[in-house]
Amino acid sequence: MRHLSIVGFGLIGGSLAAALRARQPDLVVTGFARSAETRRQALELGLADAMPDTLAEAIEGADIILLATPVLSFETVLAAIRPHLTPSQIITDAGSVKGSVVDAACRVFGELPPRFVLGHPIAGSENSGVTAARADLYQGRRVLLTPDQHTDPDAQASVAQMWRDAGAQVEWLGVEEHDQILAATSHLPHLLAFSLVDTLAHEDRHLDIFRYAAGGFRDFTRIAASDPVMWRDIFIANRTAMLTQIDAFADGLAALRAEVDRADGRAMQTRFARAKSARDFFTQLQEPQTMSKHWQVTAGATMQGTIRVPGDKSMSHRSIMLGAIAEGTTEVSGFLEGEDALATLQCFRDMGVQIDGPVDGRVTIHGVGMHGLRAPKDRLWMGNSGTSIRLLSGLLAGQSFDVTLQGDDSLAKRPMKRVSDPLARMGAVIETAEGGTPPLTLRGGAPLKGIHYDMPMASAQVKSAVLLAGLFADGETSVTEPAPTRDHTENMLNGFGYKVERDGATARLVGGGRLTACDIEVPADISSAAFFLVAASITPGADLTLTHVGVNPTRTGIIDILLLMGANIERLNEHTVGGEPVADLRVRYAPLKGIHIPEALVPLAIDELPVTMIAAACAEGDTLITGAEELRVKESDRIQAMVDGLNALGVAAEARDDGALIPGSLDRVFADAAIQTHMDHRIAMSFVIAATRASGTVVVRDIEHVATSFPNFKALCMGLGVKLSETSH
Ligand SMILES: O=C(O)C1=C[C@@H](OP(=O)(O)O)[C@@H](O)[C@H](O)C1
Ligand SMILES: C=C(OP(=O)(O)O)C(=O)O
Repeated sequence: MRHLSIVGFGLIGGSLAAALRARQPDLVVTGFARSAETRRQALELGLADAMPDTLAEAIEGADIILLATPVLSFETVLAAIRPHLTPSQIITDAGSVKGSVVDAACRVFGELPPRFVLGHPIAGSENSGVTAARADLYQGRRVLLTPDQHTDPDAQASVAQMWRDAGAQVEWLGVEEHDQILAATSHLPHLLAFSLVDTLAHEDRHLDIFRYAAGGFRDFTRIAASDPVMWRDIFIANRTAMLTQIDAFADGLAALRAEVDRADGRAMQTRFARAKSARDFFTQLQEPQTMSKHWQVTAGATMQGTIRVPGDKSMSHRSIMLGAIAEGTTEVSGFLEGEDALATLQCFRDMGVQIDGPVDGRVTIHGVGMHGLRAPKDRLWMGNSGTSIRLLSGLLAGQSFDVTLQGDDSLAKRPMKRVSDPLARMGAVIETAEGGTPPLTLRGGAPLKGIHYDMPMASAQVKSAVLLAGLFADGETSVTEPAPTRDHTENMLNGFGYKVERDGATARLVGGGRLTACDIEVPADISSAAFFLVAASITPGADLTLTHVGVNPTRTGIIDILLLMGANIERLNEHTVGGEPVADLRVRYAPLKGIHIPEALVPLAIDELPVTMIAAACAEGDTLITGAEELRVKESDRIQAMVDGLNALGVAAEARDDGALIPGSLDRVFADAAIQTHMDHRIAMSFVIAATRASGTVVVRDIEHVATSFPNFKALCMGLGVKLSETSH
């Protein structure tokens, strides 16, 4: 694009001009504004080259024309520019409602012109007018395009490129879907803010009310300072969807009013806890992935003291899944409040299960029984979590309803045929994306039959998916694993009174039984503890105790590997909690030596191998990892990601198809570098630990995924003397 014309030069149009001109100084921008003052300001601020008096002149010669006036004026604007348009010109808009724009265009042109690409930047602000324009308004924000099947693909591509050049992330949506979603997420909140402020402004004591109004009021009503004309137009243009949302809100408010009236604290707390956890969970979806955070970690750490890492991720997922289909109320403590486990929790809420919490790791699940799940209203969101999508594909394969399981960009690359193949053999109807990746759509009502499955890879997720489907299948389902993998599904099913038998490498159950609610205490996650087992082992002077760690023998590969390397780890206070062994682990610095990691330990330490590679780089001699090809299909290709990161830190590590060769040195000082983490929490945390042995500062990029499994990793690191700070560059 060489020439952009902006009709309506306010915050939205002005910010686009500012962003594009910063990147492309020779871009010609012309504009139109009704007020002479705005025309003058746009020129003075250097946002436009010309602000002619007529629309015809303002659009002349433009490649793209952006309509950025209030939505109800579009029809008048389109009618005015129509006689002057040339066939190659592209029109787009920035309206918050799309259906009404289609209608306006049809009235003016008889149809939606193929070169009219409907768009909506989700980047407003309560500030308005050209003087509020900012070159970074669209940085990392979403722009939604809502073309139809007749929209010209070239025109779409040009508009998408324009927004990307302004720093935005472009996504596509249907017109109706857009209007319904925006009614709920943007239009209703604005309406409520206007209404609340207006109501309070009429109260007798409104001066006092506003004088003493504190943070909550200010946060809630910030958007009531938005442009009244623009919002008047939006509420009218999106009237139908708005009314649906207002009614739904009014019902919720009436229910809450009744709870206040009855002083029903329990009901309110349940409602608020549900709202809080939904907000915590969904906030991470709101920020496009371009809003990355990075950590700068400077060498040195003490690694002394006593800490407890958060609850076990594998058990947290399973506690929700089994609690939901059990009869009765399951109380969970020690639940991991990380994004992955919260994704599982939200899925079951979406399927109608009442779940209270989590509050300080306590969750109460009101089980609905084997056949009580309800069809979710939308796709289920799995976030970054392979465990959620694979286990749920098994659990949901035998339901009566259709359901689609979808996750983030990292999950979208992970192989799902490993579960869809055996489930299809059981009779499930499952569609995957091309290449056997998510989203997965499960068709309801398919009768399942038990099978015997010889697993081709050592995967607890595949084993669990087949066993969970087996609960709903006719007859016996059995799975034989090529090597032992974590057995929490089997243990927990037994805890819920559902018999799973173990016979060597084979686990079996018979479908059609029932689960009875029970209490579950989730121990601390050994996979999270692993970062500190390694950190203390490579930090001279370290003496660290990790309390209440789950030491189920199918998970303790990391302890065995580190002991073989010469680590000083003691198990203290060993006991059993709810059928799972736990212990305190005391770890002190010890000079490590390189080893060939026994392949039998690989599946028992699969998530801990990335940080093991950091230990290896600090050990005397070479460490060889083989038989670990599964690492290539985790949240990232963990073999490549670790080898690349180690190379950047100055370690001549080599990737192998099924592992890596890592040269070690007891005096290792890592070089300063910036590390790519590929949206993978374990890669990120491994390199934070490595950075404590760097010569200066290591930048660990895109750190936010740490929250999937270890939300307080940063706080615990800082408590152990790790020097880190956040940066967005
Ligand atoms: O069942 C589970 O809870 C898990 C199994 C493992 O995956 P695979 O089954 O793919 O090895 C592991 O990597 C994952 O973090 C959790
Ligand atoms: C592989 C992992 O998790 P998931 O498969 O659940 O995404 C992990 O936590 O390291």
